Amino acid sequence: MKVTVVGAGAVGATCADNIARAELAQELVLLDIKEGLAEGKAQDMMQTAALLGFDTRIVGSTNDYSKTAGSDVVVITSGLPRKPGMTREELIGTNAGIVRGVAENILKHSPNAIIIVISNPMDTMTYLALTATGLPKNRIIGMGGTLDSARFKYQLSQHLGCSPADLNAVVVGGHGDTTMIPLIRQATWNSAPVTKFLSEEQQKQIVADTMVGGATLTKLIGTSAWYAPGAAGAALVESIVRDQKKLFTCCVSLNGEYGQKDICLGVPVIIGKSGWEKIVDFGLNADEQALFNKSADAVRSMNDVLKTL
Ligand SMILES: NC(=O)c1ccc[n+]([C@@H]2O[C@H](COP(=O)([O-])OP(=O)(O)OC[C@H]3O[C@@H](n4cnc5c(N)ncnc54)[C@H](O)[C@@H]3O)[C@@H](O)[C@H]2O)c1
Ligand SMILES: O=C(O)C[C@H](O)C(=O)O
Repeated sequence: MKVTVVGAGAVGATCADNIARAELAQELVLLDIKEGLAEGKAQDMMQTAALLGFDTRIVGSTNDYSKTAGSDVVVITSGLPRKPGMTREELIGTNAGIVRGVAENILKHSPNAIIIVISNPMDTMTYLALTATGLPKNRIIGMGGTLDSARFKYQLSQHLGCSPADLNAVVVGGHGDTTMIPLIRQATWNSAPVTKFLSEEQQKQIVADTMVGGATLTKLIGTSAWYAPGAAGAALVESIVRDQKKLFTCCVSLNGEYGQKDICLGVPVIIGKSGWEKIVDFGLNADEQALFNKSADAVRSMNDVLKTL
């Protein structure tokens, strides 16, 4: 397997590190536009191979897409991160141009690749990658809900005093401070509904803290997060290259599913060797569906901004 990660910044390098350590690829290409950055980080990571004992060969490239040729999976992390006080949506002006150019270059050199989009605003960047490449919809996957669901489990685990690994909990909808929908009614601790163990007030707090999870970290760190985002990107790569058929919330093109079409939005999907293989219907109730529709309206208005750029 050959995997490329575009963007050797905080998220891209962390994602690549996770991919290498888990030996998800024989060859891993790290590409960045900044002279020397990807080569340097690739060498640094390769020098951990003797210590950690992995076999993945990591190659760095300053914007030379010929090195990425024939990739099976490409992860796009290139673009500006937000600063404290900003929304992800404010990044659209710069990041749309970056993601469009990267997607076109990837298509030229790896026409059969499955593309995972991480750059923000992720739902709109995923829609852009889909429309700019014209690739089959199952090969374009936006990573946001996978991370948001991990953060939801973290928040739940703090209140329940339990292991996040014992929780099943998903966040659907957009990857925005106000557009994501943590489905607390459907979350379970092993098979018991978490709502049995939490007061109404705790439930509201968990949902609110999950929704601003990225903003909270951005305020603390001064730029946005990378450990969990990088690990979430690598988890999707693993499910593809090992054909694990794991269920993750990902941003995918909807054609009537969850009551929406002509939009990419976060829903539970099976991830395997063909990309996202199936959308799973979690049966939203009327309140959850209303939130999902509101989220779709907000993402659609960001997608409309693309036409003005
Ligand atoms: N979807 C998510 O869940 C999620 C999570 C975390 C971060 N993000 C987003 O991921 C992006 C990257 O975040 P980061 O913290 O790694 O930022 P960063 O600044 O550390 O890294 C971004 C890298 O992209 C590179 N780059 C810029 N233009 C490029 C181009 N045309 N081609 C190749 N490389 C290019 C830069 O040189 C830089 O090294 C941001 O947009 C951020 O908002 C999304
Ligand atoms: O918060 C951000 O801007 C980065 C990312 O989308 C995240 O959720 O960590």
